[in-house]
Amino acid sequence: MKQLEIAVGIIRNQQGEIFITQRAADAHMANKLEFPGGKIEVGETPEQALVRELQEETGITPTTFSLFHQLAYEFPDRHVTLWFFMVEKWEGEPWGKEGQPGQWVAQNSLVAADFPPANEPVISKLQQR
Ligand SMILES: Nc1nc2c([nH]c(=O)n2[C@H]2C[C@H](O)[C@@H](COP(=O)(O)OP(=O)(O)OP(=O)(O)O)O2)c(=O)[nH]1
Ligand SMILES: [Mg+2]
Repeated sequence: MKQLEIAVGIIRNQQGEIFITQRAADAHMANKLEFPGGKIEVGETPEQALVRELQEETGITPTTFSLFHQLAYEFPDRHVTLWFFMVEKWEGEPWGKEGQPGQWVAQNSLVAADFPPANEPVISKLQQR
């Protein structure tokens, strides 16, 4: 079974909105909404991967962030460990740098079914605060 370690950013502004992107039509979990991020490479810490992935996918450099939740999830074809970081300060302004649609969504309006099933505990946790 494929084993993946993934770092993603919950990019939250001072109005309590979160920057969400949409996965590509040909990707795993096609068309689902996601927190931007991706695979932790060999030799990288989760924090280093977070910074690199957000630079690549959204054009921002996170400067203040901390681990919000970590979980493991077994998809039918892969075992994924996800590190969700809450990102509260950054340089630049996030956009869908790889052509993916991006939008700011109020934290309490996030809908779990729009995301991959692995995200469910995190969406619940976000709705509680
Ligand atoms: N980015 C992201 N991936 C998620 C989330 N929830 C979730 O289950 N995943 C899964 C989907 C994928 O199997 C994996 C992320 O891989 P990815 O496709 O973003 O990896 P990557 O950016 O390094 O992309 P690539 O270089 O392989 O094209 O984690 C999420 O909220 N954000
Ligand atoms: Mg990615």
